[in-house]
Amino acid sequence: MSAAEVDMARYRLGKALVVAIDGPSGSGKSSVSKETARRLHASYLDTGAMYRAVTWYCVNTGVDLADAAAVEQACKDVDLQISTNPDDEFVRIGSTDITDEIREPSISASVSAVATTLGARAELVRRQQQIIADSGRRIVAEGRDITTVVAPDAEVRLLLTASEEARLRRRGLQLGGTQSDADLHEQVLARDAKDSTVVNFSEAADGVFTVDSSDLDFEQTVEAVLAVVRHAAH
Ligand SMILES: Nc1ncnc2c1ncn2[C@@H]1O[C@H](COP(=O)(O)OP(=O)(O)OP(=O)(O)O)[C@@H](O)[C@H]1O
Ligand SMILES: Nc1ccn([C@H]2C[C@H](O)[C@@H](COP(=O)(O)O)O2)c(=O)n1
Repeated sequence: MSAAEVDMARYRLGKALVVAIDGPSGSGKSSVSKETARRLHASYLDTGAMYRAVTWYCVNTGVDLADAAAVEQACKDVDLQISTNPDDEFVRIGSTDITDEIREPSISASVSAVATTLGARAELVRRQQQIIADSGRRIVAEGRDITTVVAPDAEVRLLLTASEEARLRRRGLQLGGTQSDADLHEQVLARDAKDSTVVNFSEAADGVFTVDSSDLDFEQTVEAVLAVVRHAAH
C-alpha cells in the first residue's frame, strides 16, 4: 500500500475530514467535489443547489425575488431537503423532486437574486453548517463561501479555479451546445460578477490552497484535489 493509500485508509476509519471547496461558475466544483467525496468515502454537499432550490421555490410560489424581506422569509419557511450521498443526488421541496429543474437556464438566470440577499445567505449558511455537523464532519462541501464563512475551520480548504475560456467551453459542452455565446456569458461570467458583490471566490483566503484546472482534464483535477487533501489533512 502506498503512503497516499495509507492516508486515505486512516480517514476511512472515522477521522473528521471536512473538505471545503470554493470557486467560480464552471470551474468544476460540483463534478470534481462529488468524485472527491466518493474517493474519500465521504458525504457531499452542493450548496449552490440550495440557492437554486430557494430560487425555484420563490418563482413557483409567487415570491418577488426583488423583495429582500420576502426572499429571506421564503428561505426560513421552505421545506428543503438535499441529499448528501454523492451516488444518489436529489433536491426536494416538500414532496416535489426538483433535482433537474434547478439546473434550467431560467433558474441560473435568477439565482443571484437569492444569493445576493444577505438575510437569505444567513439562513442557508445556518442550514449548511447543520448538514456538515450531521455528516459527522466527513464531507466535501462546495460553493462560493465554504472556505471563508460556512466552514472556515475545515481540515482542508481549497479554491478551484479555471480560465474564463475553459469555464465557458465546459458549460457550453455541459448544456449540449444549445446556448449562444451571449447566453453562456450571462450564465457564467455575468452571474459570477453579480454573486461576487457579496462573496469573494476569485482569490484564495489565507490558508486556502488553489488548484487551477484550466489545463487539467477531469481526472487530473480530481487527483490534484486529492493531493491537496493528503498534504493539508496531515
Ligand atoms: N478539469 C476539467 N476538465 C474538463 N471538464 C471539466 C473539468 N472539470 C469539470 N469539467 C466539466 O465541466 C462542466 C462544469 O463543471 P461543474 O458543473 O462541476 O462546474 P461548477 O463549478 O460546479 O459550476 P457551477 O458553479 O456553475 O454549478 C461539467 O460538465 C464537468 O464535467
Ligand atoms: N455557497 C454558495 C453557493 C452558491 N452560491 C450562489 C452562486 C450561484 O449563482 C448560485 C448557484 O450556484 P451553482 O449551482 O452555480 O454553484 O448560488 C453562493 O452564493 N454561495
